[in-house]
Amino acid sequence: MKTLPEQATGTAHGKIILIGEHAVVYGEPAIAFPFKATPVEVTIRQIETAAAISSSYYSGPLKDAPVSLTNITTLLQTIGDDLSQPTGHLSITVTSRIPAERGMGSSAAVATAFVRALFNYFNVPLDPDRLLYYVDISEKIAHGNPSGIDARVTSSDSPVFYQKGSMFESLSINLTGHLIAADTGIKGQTGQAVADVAEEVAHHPEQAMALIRNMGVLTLQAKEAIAHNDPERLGKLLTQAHSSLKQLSVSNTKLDHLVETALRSGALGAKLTGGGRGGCMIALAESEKKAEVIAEKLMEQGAVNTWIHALGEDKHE
Ligand SMILES: C[C@@](O)(CCO)CC(=O)[O-]
Repeated sequence: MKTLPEQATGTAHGKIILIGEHAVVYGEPAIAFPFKATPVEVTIRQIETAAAISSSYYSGPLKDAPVSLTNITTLLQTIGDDLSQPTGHLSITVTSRIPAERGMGSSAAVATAFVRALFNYFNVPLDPDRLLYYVDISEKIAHGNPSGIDARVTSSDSPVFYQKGSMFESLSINLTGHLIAADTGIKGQTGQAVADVAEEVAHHPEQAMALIRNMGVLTLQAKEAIAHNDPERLGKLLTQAHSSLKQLSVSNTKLDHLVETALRSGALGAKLTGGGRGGCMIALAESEKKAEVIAEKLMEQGAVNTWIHALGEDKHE
């Protein structure tokens, strides 16, 4: 019998969808990149008492954990069964800098770090497909009908061009310009927003699918703009994507206000990012200095937090 280590950890990070959210659920491409400014770490240890979890949501015995942690309890059970390992006396500690329910991939990142930690703990090799298989189980519980993009990006070191079920390409984003991400402070409702888009598609298939296909075209054009280092063009495409997302009903007043604020403050483009209905928006600025000015305006106009990210740092390693 293998002796188990005292403790083991797993890590992951947040993600930002540059363009293509929601449309990606319908098979259109999307571009997203790992957001390393928001890391997450999960530590597993053996304890005497029954399995327990410590996280910003809830700390206590796992059996009393709230519904929002069902993805983690299900994963623990499933992986324990699959690996024929006992999980009844494990303590799980989640430390995350990703704001929860803000469209930054918190649920996928926690699941990724958790699966990695468990496999490390049981000293079983974990290949990327197996990791994605487990994170997908978790994401189905958290969001209902995930495209898989969050799972892919929160476990990837490179930006990705992603198309559900068919392709995944590591991208180099070597673009002049800085991206500002701003948190509305309102919990996003990814699961609900995805379900509402499905309703739109069911009731108004022509209009909804036209918007979705158009977002796919915008994503392909964005990929070209990135390849040609054309931030002005990329900015315009981002703003157009926001308009489509708004027509699909996944924006809200605060997101629209912050998008308008960014554009009025000189951003090259702006849009919501992730599931919408709250959560975060992004804006593209031509320089770091400009990004700082825009970030300040966004804070003045109600954002609760901002991050600035140099797009030239997103290389495919
Ligand atoms: C809204 C969505 O496109 C992105 C959520 O981060 C849902 C998904 O792709 O699973």
